[in-house]
Amino acid sequence: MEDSRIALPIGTTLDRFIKRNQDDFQYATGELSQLLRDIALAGKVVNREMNKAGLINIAGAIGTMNVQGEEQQKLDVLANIRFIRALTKGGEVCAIISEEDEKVIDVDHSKGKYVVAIDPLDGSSNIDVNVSVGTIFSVYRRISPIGSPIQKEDYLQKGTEQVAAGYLLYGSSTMLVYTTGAGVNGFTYEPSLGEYFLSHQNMTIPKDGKIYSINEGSLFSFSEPVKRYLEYCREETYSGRYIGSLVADFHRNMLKGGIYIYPSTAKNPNGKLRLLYECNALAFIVEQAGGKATDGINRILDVKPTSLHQRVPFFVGSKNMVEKAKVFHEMIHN
Ligand SMILES: O=P(O)(O)OC[C@H]1O[C@](O)(COP(=O)(O)O)[C@@H](O)[C@@H]1O
Ligand SMILES: [Mg+2]
Ligand SMILES: [Mg+2]
Repeated sequence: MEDSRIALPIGTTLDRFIKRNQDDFQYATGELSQLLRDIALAGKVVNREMNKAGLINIAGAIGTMNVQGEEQQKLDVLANIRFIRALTKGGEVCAIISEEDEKVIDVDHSKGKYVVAIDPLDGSSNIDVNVSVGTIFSVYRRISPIGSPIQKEDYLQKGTEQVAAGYLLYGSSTMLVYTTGAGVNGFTYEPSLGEYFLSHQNMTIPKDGKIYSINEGSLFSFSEPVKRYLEYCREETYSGRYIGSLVADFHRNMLKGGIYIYPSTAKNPNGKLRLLYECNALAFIVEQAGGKATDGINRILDVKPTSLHQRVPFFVGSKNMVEKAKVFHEMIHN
């Protein structure tokens, strides 16, 4: 097996990288490689639509609500269509869980070996104001026999069972960052060539950081440990940085060191973020990069999902910072 940690030459495309590293996949048969290519391709299409959003009237709300009672943006719907089309036509997937669909999408008669959970467009309230948004995905192996109907055990798997996870960030550049459990690598999209190039090899998150990212608007309803931890961050004169797009906040903290928190609030007693298609993927990536992800105390990847759109409090980022936040939870009883 070729060691993916050897510095690869400038100009390594995603496709070439996937080929070179196929042996890193625990179940290396080529299908997972193809699935990653399918996602990358849909990402290019969404990126193109995103860049034109202000011009061709696809920014803005569509007038419908998704399953979570959130107003859908036109691009939420468009991105969902693009990714689902790519995944169903690609043939590697038997079921899809999407933020935008109430029920699991059972890809009829699929021989696909994988289940994908996806947030097609994350941070969609930022589209109208031209601020970075993203896509988040998790990949699991199918448990039920091929040809049989999809079972709960296929799509309600713990985060520890992910075989791949990643995100696309549509920012000042578009990037694809993913892991298959052998480190984290980031690729920057070059639109005129239509290629992703390896730009961030073997990404690691600094063990410590000086950035904390949280929407403090609901401060009064935060638990005592969270309030005390935030006081601590201010005493340490950390910088508060909050974009309101989870992917963008997460990516900045990955590169610079920091913690992102979405805790329980009065409005969202279990936090706002969704375990299956937001938290698990980022938890897998951050751990692969040397960081941590918890619900304040427990490891996110160990949470056993009980429903598709389940929410969970989320503390993710630099190892020492997430551990420090946990100390406040253990010290103080709610
Ligand atoms: O406005 P709030 O409550 O701070 O929520 C922001 C969070 O909600 C989200 O927008 C949820 O994602 P969606 O856009 O996919 O619904 C996260 O990206 C973000 O971190
Ligand atoms: Mg989201
Ligand atoms: Mg979304």
